[in-house]
Amino acid sequence: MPSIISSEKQLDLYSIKELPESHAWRSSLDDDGSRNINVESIPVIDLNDDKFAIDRIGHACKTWGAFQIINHNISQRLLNDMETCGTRLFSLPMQQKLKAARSSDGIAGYGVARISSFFSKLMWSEGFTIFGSPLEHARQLWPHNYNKFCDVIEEYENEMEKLAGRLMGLMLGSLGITKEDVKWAVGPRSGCSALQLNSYPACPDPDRAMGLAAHTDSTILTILHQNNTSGLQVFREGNGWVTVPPLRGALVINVGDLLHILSNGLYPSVLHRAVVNRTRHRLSVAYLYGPPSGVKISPLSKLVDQRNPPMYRPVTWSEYLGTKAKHFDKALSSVRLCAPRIGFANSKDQSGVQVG
Ligand SMILES: C=C1C[C@]23C[C@H]1CC[C@H]2[C@@]12CCC[C@@](C)(C(=O)O1)[C@H]2[C@@H]3C(=O)O
Ligand SMILES: O=C(O)CCC(=O)C(=O)O
Ligand SMILES: [Fe+2]
Repeated sequence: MPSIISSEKQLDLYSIKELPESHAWRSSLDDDGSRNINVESIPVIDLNDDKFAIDRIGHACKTWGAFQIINHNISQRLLNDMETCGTRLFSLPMQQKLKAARSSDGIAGYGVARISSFFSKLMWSEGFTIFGSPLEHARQLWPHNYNKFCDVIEEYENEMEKLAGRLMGLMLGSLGITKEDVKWAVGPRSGCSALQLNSYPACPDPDRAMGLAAHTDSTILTILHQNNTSGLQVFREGNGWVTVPPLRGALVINVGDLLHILSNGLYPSVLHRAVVNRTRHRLSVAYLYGPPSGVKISPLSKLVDQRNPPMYRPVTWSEYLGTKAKHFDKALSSVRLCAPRIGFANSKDQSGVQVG
């Protein structure tokens, strides 16, 4: 059942000619540093580069919490097919999309970003979340023609799962952790990821609007595909908001809160957001990779000792998603056990930039 809240909140942004007050986040004179084009951007890492990829990934996780990858073996054909699926979905008439609306207590379906309830202004975007089989929602969207969508989603999820496993191996490997240290990472997995399609219509007043508000992902890692329109920005201490330029065929990798916990804060999750654009429609697809359900995530034993006690208590993915839905930017600190040691490299915790 479409929830009343999401259908009321979901304006048809494609037809609006002037930014409504409900969507005005800031004054166009605000300067948050994100127009600073001289700043370096997140690293681009070639996965074929056997010799250096692992160290570069470790360094990127420590210093940025994000990087782009090339030579990842996901075909351009599949990335294009996924993009086409997203475009087809968001081009449907609003009343059709609302047939697949996310219920107020659910995860999957069409609607405004889940974190919208924490903000007084609305975001200039719409989203569709796939968690488990997309079949039922696809049938509601295209009663006679849902197969193509489901086939592409299935293929995309399968390919992304393989890539995410490989990336997790590299990220943990750069910390000296092997797959044998993380038992649940080996062997078959089921239903441990979500797919988020985001659409950002062209916006009449982009400087005052917000596509997707600043957040960290409640994942181990996220693999993001953006179409050729920029909008994604990551926050970096000392630099402020840094734009991640779209590179054809490249994928953006974000460190999520669960890797932050697993690494005992060595790889902090990255604060990021999406801004919008006056002339171009932007589409992004996020593969949100988590641990198998039931598995408790806690700082890896190899990374803790007397001088480095575990900083977070064990949580399952579903517990953490619930915590995030309730506490949003305080979710990470709400599972925290102790204050960081003086001099410990996790400045976000004290900076007032929010996040755990
Ligand atoms: C598996 C996930 C991760 C979710 C919740 C659930 C499905 C939708 C994901 C997102 C996607 C958009 C940003 C975010 C912050 C949101 O509002 O919905 C994400 C959230 C999270 O990372 O917490
Ligand atoms: O659209 C983007 O670039 C960001 C999307 C995102 O952060 C998310 O889906 O979690
Ligand atoms: Fe995100």
